[in-house]
Amino acid sequence: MVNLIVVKPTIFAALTALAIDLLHTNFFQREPRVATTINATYDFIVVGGGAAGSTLAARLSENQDATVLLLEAGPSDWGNPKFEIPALGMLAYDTDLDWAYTTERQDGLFKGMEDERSRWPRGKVLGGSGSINAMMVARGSRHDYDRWADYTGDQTWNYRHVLSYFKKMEDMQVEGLRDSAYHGKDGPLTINWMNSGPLSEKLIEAGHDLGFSNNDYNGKSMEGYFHVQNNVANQKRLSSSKAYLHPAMERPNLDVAVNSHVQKVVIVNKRAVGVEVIRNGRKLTVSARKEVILSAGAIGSPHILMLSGVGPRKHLEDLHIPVAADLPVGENLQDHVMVDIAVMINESYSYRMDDFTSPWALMQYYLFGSGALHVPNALEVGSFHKVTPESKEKDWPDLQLNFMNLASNTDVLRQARVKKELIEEMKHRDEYEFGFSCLPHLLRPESRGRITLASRDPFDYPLIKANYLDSQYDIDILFKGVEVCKKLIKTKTMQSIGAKIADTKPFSSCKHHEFDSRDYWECLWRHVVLTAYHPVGTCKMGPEGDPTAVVDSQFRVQGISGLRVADASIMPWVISGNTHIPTIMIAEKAADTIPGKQPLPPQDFL
Ligand SMILES: Cc1cc2nc3c(=O)[nH]c(=O)nc-3n(C[C@H](O)[C@H](O)[C@H](O)COP(=O)(O)OP(=O)(O)OC[C@H]3O[C@@H](n4cnc5c(N)ncnc54)[C@H](O)[C@@H]3O)c2cc1C
Repeated sequence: MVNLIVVKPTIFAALTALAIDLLHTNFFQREPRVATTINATYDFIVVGGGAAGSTLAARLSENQDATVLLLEAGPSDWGNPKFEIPALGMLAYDTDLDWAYTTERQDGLFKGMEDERSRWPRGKVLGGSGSINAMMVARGSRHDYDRWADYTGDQTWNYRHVLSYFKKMEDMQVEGLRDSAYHGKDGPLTINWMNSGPLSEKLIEAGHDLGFSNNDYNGKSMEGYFHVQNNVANQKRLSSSKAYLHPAMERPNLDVAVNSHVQKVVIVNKRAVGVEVIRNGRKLTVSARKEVILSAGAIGSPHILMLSGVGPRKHLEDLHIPVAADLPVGENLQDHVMVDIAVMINESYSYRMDDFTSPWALMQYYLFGSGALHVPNALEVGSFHKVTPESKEKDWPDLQLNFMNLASNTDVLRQARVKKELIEEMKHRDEYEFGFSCLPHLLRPESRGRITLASRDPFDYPLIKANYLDSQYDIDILFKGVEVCKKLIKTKTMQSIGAKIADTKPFSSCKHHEFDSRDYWECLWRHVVLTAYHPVGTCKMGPEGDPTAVVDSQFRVQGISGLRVADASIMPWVISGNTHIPTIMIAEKAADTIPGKQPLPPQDFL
C-alpha cells in the first residue's frame, strides 16, 4: 500500500528510542533463537524467510523427523520498533532492511518520478515484505482461485479448497466475524481492525449514500466500502515471522540462519542437491537431502533461479550461464498500480503530519492504542467495485479504492519521489491542512513486465521492467476509478465536510490535453503512477508442460527434481486484492503438498 507519509527522521529516532525505553512489551519475552552455526545437510532448505518462507519453515518443522534450514538474507525482526508499531513499517524503506529495488526506465512511463523510475521496497528481514507492509488483509475473489484451478487443471486450487487454508491460518478477532463460516479462529495469524478515526466513518457513510454496505470483503462478496482488516495483535504489527516462525524457533530440527544470502541452487544432473550461500562474508554449500524450496519472493526467486541456470535459454547463454532448464523465469511480471487523486476537506477529520511525528502520537499509541501510529500507512477504509459488465456479471471486482487518511500535500509527494518540477506545480495542495487520497487500484492488469539478470554477479540487482499501462484496458479501469472517486466526493456526506479535488488546473506537461479528459489523466499517469507493492507471477504456476509456466501445481520446477518455488512469484494471475495473505495461503498449501500429505478438504458450504 501507500508509503506516502513523510518521515522526519530525527523526531522519529527520538520517538522510537523512547518507545523502546518506555513500553517495549518484548522486554519480558525471550528472543527467538537464530542459528549461530549451520549443518552441512538438512532434509529441507527453505530460501527466504519472508511471508511464505517463514510460514513454510515453521510448518515443515512441525514434523520432528524432518530437519529444516531457513536461510534469510536480512537480519532477525526481533526487538525493532519498526516491526512493532503499525505505522512505522515504512521507516524500514531505503534502509538495510529493504532491498530497495528500482525499476528500469521506460519510454512513456515514470516521466514525473525522480530518476524516471519506480521505487519497489521489499523487506530484507525475517517476515520479508510482510514486516514492512501495510498489513491490509484481503484474499481477493473466489473467481481468482477458480481461475487458477481451471488453468492448472488442479482443482485443489479452487476457492472451496484454498478457503480451508485461509481459515487454517486465521485467528479472526474482528467482532461479528469470529464465527463466520468464511473465517478461522484457531490459526496463528491474528486479524483485527483498528479503532478508526472520524474520516473513516465519513467515508463509510459516503459509501452508504451511494448504496454500498460495509460488509466483510473477505466473506461472501467483496463489493462495498469497508473498514480494513489488518494483521495486528495487541495493536502491534504481525508478520508471518512473528505468527508462525518465532514460536517454532526453539525446535531442535529447525535452524533459522539470518544474514545468509543465497546465491544459487546447486543443480547436478537436473536435480537440486543444495544451495550456495554467503554468510558472514564466507561462501558455504549446504546440502538438501530431500528438497530445496525457493521462497525469496517475486524478485528474489526468479533471480536465484536464473543464477542457477533455470531460465530463458538465450538470456542465460548470453551471460554464459550453463542452462539446466529452459523455462520462462522472470516473465509474466504483474503488479497492481494505483493513482493518487488528492482530495481536500474543510474539516479536521483526517490525520495531519504532526499526528505521526509528535511525542503525543507515541503516547496516544501506547496509552490508548489509538491515533495515527496505530494505523498502518494511514489506511483505514477501502472499497471494491465492479466497473465493467463482465465483473458485474460474475461478481468479481476489478477496481479497488484505498483511502489514505492524510492530505496528499507536497511533503507526501516528495516522499513518493515525484520530481521537483512537478511538485512545484502542486504547491496549491499545501493550502489545505486536511484531506485524503482517493487511490484507485487496478485489480486485474493486462500489462506484463519482466525480470532479467543484469549480470552473473549474485549481488547485482536484476533488471525490473514494470511495463505498466501497456494496455488500454488498464487505463480504462483506472479512468473508471477516477469517476468512482468523483462520485464519492459528490455525496451528501463528503460535501458536508467540503470535499473537493485538490488539482483544478492542468499540469504543464499535460496541458495539451483537455483538462480532466481521459487523455489528460492518461498523460498524468504516464508521469506519475504508483506501485501498490504487489509484484507476482515471475515463476508462474501452470499445467505440466505448459511453455509459459515455471512450476506445476505442486510447486515443482519443471524439469528439475528436488526443487520447488512457493511464494508470490507462482501466482499465474495476480489476485483481485492484496497479496500478503494469499502468499501465506500458498505456503500453507505447500507445507502439506511437499511432504505428500492430502490437501485439506474443501469447504462444502460454498
Ligand atoms: C511497502 C509494502 C506494502 C505492502 N502492503 C500490503 C498490504 O497492505 N497487504 C497485503 O496483502 N500485501 C501488501 N504488500 C505485499 C506483501 O507484503 C507481499 O505480497 C508478500 O510479502 C510477498 O511474500 P513473499 O514471501 O513472496 O515475499 P517476501 O515477503 O518479500 O519475502 C521474500 C524473502 O526472501 C528473502 N530473500 C530474497 N532473496 C534472498 C536471497 N538471495 N537469499 C536469502 N534470502 C533472500 C527476502 O529478504 C525476504 O525476506 C506490501 C508490500 C510492500 C513492500
